[in-house]
Amino acid sequence: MTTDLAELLGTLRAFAIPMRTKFRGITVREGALIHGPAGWGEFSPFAEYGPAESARWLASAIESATVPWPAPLRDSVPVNVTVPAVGPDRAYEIVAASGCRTAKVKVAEPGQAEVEDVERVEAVRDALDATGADGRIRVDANGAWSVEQAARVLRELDRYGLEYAEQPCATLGELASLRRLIDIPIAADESIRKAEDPLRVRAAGAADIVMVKVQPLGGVRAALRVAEACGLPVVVSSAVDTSVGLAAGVALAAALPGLRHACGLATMSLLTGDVTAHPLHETGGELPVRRPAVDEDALARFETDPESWRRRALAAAQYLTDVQGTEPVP
Ligand SMILES: O=C(O)CCC(=O)c1ccccc1C(=O)O
Ligand SMILES: [Mg+2]
Repeated sequence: MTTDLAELLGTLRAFAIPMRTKFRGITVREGALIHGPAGWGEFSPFAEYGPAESARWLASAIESATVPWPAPLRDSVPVNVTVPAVGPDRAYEIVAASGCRTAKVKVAEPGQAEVEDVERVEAVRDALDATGADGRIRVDANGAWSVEQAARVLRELDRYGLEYAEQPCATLGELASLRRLIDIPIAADESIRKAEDPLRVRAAGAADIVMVKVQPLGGVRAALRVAEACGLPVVVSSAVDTSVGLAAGVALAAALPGLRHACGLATMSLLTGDVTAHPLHETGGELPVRRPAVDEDALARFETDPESWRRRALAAAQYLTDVQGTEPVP
């Protein structure tokens, strides 16, 4: 690596962008941006992630800032609209306002009743059907269900037609048991955070599809290698990034030889703003393959003190040599 870490961290800018709806327990999305010869990179590990886990997120930001991404094979990528754990009226509005023909619906939210999931999914099906019969619904339980509960609730939700269920249960063993019980395809998300995880998922017979996220896997190239090695269809999704991080997800989706499913990259609409002047917003169910630069005026609305993020990045950097497939930083 030719750009040194101190130099990169000298460019670090921090942001805090309020979310439109609480998502994954978060109401403000915080993170940092670094700039290098190849452009901007996003480093936004969630608050509870320690240095070891954050190292892959940092590797991803460093890759974005220092090396060009692989050549794109397409100029746009299909995306799903993301429906947080909101009430049915709001869920209908979110889907109706989007141009997406695939909706990803959050279910099994802590503190909510099963009937709320059923009503939300029903409203999403109504919203999709209002504009055509080709709408697809995927649900994401973030590992919250037991095998029995997952089998029961998913059979009920499948009345509205499910494309797949994302991380219905927490462990590989549970996913594999559930997969033998139901016909609905299963996607692994939280089960995939390290390069070797997809191979474990496959070996355990735990999923039909794998979710691939650029920052948790350590960059576009690392995620591409994971997708290739795994041999299962992949869905590229975001970690609710700014357009800087989303662009890396788009670059991955654009470089994949086969892209059978809509990506979970239409998350700009979950945030109240962005750090670029031309955010990667979905239109007509697609995102363009492009890379917006940080805009000083846009960033100014959300900028926060970078010191704590610089410290987090430095602590994460200590673990970089352990990250598989990542160059040690000199
Ligand atoms: O896939 C999408 O549509 C949006 C991304 C998303 O849901 C997500 C974003 C950040 C953290 C976790 C998740 C998740 O899939 O559970
Ligand atoms: Mg998920």
